[in-house]
Amino acid sequence: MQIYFCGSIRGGREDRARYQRIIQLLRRYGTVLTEHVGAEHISDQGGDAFIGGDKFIHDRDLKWLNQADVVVAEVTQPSLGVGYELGHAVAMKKMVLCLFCSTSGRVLSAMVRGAENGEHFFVRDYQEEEEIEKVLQEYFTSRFPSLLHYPQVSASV
Ligand SMILES: O=c1[nH]c(=O)n([C@H]2C[C@H](O)[C@@H](COP(=O)(O)O)O2)cc1CO
Repeated sequence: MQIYFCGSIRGGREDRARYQRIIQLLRRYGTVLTEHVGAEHISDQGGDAFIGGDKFIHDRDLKWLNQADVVVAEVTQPSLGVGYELGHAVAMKKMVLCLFCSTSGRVLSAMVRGAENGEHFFVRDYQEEEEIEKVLQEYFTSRFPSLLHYPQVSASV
């Protein structure tokens, strides 16, 4: 399973360590194509691929998005790039899971929360970071039951 993880970079890096922990949890279910989103050395200046610049980043990420089986986005910290990726993911009819911290004091955009359709696009609120593991487990095992054949997934249920 190929997983595209979205999280804020130039929108602000306040939740970077949380992204890294989510990426770690996602590795149980497949390959995370965008591991750099959690990387400590990437600041809010972004630019994880200096040689090719922004055009390279954009085109590479859209290629990965197209390749992905599922998109998981941490949407608490607002980010234009994440919103753009989500719009493309919907247009590509990808399975999408958005995670939002309801105790953050923020209110999620209606264009994300309102995209929930019970089929392809889901938004899950969590209060404490510790809940994310269970949210991911419920999502992946209910939407992709064949993953239960993998020992690292069945062992966690
Ligand atoms: O350097 C980058 N590398 C990169 O992969 N992205 C992608 C992945 C993230 O999910 C998303 C973050 O967008 P933004 O930088 O607008 O917050 O865009 C964004 C940047 C910087 O905009």
